[in-house]
Amino acid sequence: MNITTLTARTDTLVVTWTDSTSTPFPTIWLRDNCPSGLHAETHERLLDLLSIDEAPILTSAAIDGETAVLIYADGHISRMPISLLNAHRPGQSRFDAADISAQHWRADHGAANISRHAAAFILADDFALKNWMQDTAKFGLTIVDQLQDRTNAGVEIAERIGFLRITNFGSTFEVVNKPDPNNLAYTSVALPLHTDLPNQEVPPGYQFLHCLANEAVGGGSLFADGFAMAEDLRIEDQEAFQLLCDVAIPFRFHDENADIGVYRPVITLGSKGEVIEIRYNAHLAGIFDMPAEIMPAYYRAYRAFMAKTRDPKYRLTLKLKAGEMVVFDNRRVLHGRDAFDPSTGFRHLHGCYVDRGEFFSRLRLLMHETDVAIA
Ligand SMILES: C[N+](C)(C)CCCC[C@H](N)C(=O)O
Ligand SMILES: O=C(O)CCC(=O)C(=O)O
Repeated sequence: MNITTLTARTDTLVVTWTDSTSTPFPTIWLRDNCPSGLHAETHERLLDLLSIDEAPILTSAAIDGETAVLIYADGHISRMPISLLNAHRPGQSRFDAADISAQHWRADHGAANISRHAAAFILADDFALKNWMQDTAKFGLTIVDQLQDRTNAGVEIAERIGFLRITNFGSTFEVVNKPDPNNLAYTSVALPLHTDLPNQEVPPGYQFLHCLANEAVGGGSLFADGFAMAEDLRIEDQEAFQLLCDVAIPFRFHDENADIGVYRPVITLGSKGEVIEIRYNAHLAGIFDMPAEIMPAYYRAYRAFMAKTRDPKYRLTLKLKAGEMVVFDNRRVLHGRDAFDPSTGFRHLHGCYVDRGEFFSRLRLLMHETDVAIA
């Protein structure tokens, strides 16, 4: 959008746009973001904010082509691109190409409707990669299929996105029934719906579980959208929802090599009050130690969330086949599996994680790339 007039007030520039709306820009912000304060190559800010006045005095403002020329009482002259002013109007949330809002789902979505993407296309083509990543960001759960029958085939897909997240379980891990397990995942018992590693300061973002074999009786997978469960709880039981947001509980994992724990709430909200993270793992929740006065109410709230994880209304079930990989936002979608009988056949999943930051960085770059390609 273009500018019709600029009005210089002492400590504010008022911009009137061609749609006749107007936006005030405080002069401290204009000076803080003056392009002359940035390093030419890295675009990092070199300006020392404390070196300027807290309310720089603007003496004149004029439009020169695509820039606003601003002159200050201390002699500074700024050339502010109009596009910069337009893109960063105060009070208006920043346009983010990769800001995909979560589309919540429940059992009625149907496991057959989980979006599927073929591995070969994701590997070969950036458009296919972008489409798959957009679906994964929106639903928090997709399936990549037709993977090659190689242990690393799933990891290669994850690496199309970015760096793997290394944890105490390694950069990749084998979900198989093993002797001396340090984790229930490495047994054949049922795993009720959970998120992985809530005991980490930042739990891993996207999880990739590539199925190499699933021959045993049992071993079906379950998934539920934690955001949908939390949003329903917010409506049905506001007090429980609030306690799950407010009270940090202990999560801890320890074995011979690690002892990793944090206090965090089950539900974390974003700056607009929306649910942005679920931490829920009944096996890793530590010993609750909130004050006794709130403990009964907290247990009631925790059990209300737990009951949702058991409610078929939220659950999608499927049995992974060799060559399929589930990809899900581990900070949103809970996953679990049915028990299996290892004497009836081999079951092997190969897994890894990629954090949300890496994921959205890649998605933004892909969106710029394809914007340019279309234009
Ligand atoms: C998938 N992998 C086996 C690596 C980790 C499994 C983590 C699940 C476990 N209950 C926890 O949160 O520690
Ligand atoms: O075995 C599975 O299907 C899932 C394993 C799991 O839940 C985990 O590794 O956290």
